[in-house]
Amino acid sequence: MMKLEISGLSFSYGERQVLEDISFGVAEGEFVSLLGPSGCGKSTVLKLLTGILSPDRGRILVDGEEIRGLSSHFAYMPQNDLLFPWKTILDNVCLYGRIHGSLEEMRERAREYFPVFGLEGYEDSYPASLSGGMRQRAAFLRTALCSADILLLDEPFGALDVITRGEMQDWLLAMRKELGKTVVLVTHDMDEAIYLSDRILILNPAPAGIHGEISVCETQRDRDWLYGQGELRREIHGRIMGKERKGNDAL
Ligand SMILES: Nc1ncnc2c1ncn2[C@@H]1O[C@H](COP(=O)(O)OP(=O)(O)OP(=O)(O)O)[C@@H](O)[C@H]1O
Repeated sequence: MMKLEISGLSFSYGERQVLEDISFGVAEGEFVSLLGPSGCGKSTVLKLLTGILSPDRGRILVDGEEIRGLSSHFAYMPQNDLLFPWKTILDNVCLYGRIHGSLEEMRERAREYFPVFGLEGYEDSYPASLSGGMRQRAAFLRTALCSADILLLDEPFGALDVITRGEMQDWLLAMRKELGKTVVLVTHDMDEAIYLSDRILILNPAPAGIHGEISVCETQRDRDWLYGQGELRREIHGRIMGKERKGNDAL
């Protein structure tokens, strides 16, 4: 059974249909990216999963059970870190502790993760004194610590400069096992999708449907491996441009 199953999802903003009959599954612990051109409806898919929006048609199942509205299965991380400037980093990270469990337990657990997330010594600092990458890592720690089993990452590094973004991608790749969560990442960065994902789902322009699917099976990834993925890049680009080949090709 798939951890997450989406079937026949359609959605319109008023008269404007954005998603048409979207269906895909994500296995337990799998990292899946939704890749597509700007405005095709990637973020809308995540908003439907979080329950911020309700689908016109279709079903969302987690562990075989249908989800309607807000669900504790999902933790959502948007592009901007959304840290409260008046709260310390530790208090920001523990924000969901108030929602999902005891705050004291959460603070203790969070402190243990500060070194892993490169935030040691910044527990009592305020967001303004951290770099952009550190703030994103704090937001990521907050998302990862909540009890949700599926992380929904909406362009989490999109607001960062290219060097910090690369560092954060390296860091997320290294953290994947440690997190042990199922992840759905929204991105329009092809290299980010190739570098981080087990599977890439390609969305076509609105009304978006799944236009193609590519598995990335390499387990030993680094930047040199990524730089050598020209053929895969061409394949994805071809599919985005509509020159798709039939089937699901594994790398
Ligand atoms: N609240 C809204 N009301 C009306 N239209 C909206 C609303 N939110 C998004 N849209 C439109 O729906 C389409 C899909 O938006 P969405 O944000 O899901 O796309 P996206 O693929 O995530 O884009 P990007 O990569 O630029 O973030 C866009 O054309 C957008 O303008």
